[in-house]
Amino acid sequence: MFGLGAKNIGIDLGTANTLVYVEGKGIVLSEPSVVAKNTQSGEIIAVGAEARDMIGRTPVNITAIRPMKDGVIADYDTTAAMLKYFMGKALGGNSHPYVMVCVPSGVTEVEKRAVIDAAKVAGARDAYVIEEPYAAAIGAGLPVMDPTGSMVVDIGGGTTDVATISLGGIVSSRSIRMAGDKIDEAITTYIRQHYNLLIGERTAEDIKIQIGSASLEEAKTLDGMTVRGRDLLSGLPKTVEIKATDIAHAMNEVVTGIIEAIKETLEETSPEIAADVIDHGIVLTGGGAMLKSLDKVISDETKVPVFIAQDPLDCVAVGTGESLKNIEAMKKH
Ligand SMILES: Nc1ncnc2c1ncn2[C@@H]1O[C@H](COP(=O)(O)OP(=O)(O)OP(=O)(O)O)[C@@H](O)[C@H]1O
Repeated sequence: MFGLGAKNIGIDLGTANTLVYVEGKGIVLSEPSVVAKNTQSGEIIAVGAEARDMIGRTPVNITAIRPMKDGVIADYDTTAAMLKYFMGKALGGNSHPYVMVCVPSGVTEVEKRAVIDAAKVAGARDAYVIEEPYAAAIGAGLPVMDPTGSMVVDIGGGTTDVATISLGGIVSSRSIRMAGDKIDEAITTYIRQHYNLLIGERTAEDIKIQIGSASLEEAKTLDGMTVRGRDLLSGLPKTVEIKATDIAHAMNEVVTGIIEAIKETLEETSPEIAADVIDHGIVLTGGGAMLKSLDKVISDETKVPVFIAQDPLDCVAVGTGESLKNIEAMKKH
């Protein structure tokens, strides 16, 4: 049934990062979801970390693309090429594995189909999808099969997926297109409007990671940061000192949006599951889980304890990989 030596693999095909989990080995690859192409010939010049370093720095004949947007495929051919490259790098050679790929909860059938087809074009013998928050919950070690409710919030680059899970299934969920990328955009807009400074997306992300806090109170205690960009008025390079409180203000709308999605999901749950969530807390996964004070702010707003998963960036990939155990059952459907 399987090719000689072919292994099943799980892929966390993320807006910001793609991770590949090989059965029996664990995570073997983690790279930014970026592809650099020649604009005239369409030839691929670099994929992953090397392509990411080119964002905002490419000459006219090269473009660095992020083919995933808001958790779904925005550029089909480039996504398939990127997957092919990552699968080849992870498996080394010409194998045709069965592939499990995660998708945000609430994507359309067309969006799901596009992911399956792209994996097949990239060389998968067949491909299956798993919902991201379910994979995140498995990867975070939550008791997903037990008759007890768990709540997971996966904050990635493109989407925040909120779900309550019990007895091996999602009970209620929300997926909003508000996560790390929207925070970066909000920071870029704020600095343009308040400092007349144009900054690149890598700089905005650096600012978020270094001095971004979900809590204005905490931001008051943090140092500012020296930021370089281009002056909007003179067009010349400029350096400014940005305060952490400014960044907290800039991010506030996105943070509020994430909290609203969590509250709405909690409001939809049965009293039993709500009680379980109060007992066990909410678990945060995804890169956004590492945003300073986000756990505390969510806990203050929901009155529920909040925990950050161990290795939050890896949870979805680990859960997707673990779910490969069910691939035989999925093949029958
Ligand atoms: N220390 C940090 N503080 C705040 N945000 C962070 C930190 N580290 C990474 N991030 C953000 O996490 C996001 C990437 O997370 P992750 O890799 O989980 O997303 P993804 O799986 O690619 O996206 P999606 O699930 O939406 O498709 C980026 O927006 C990145 O800027």
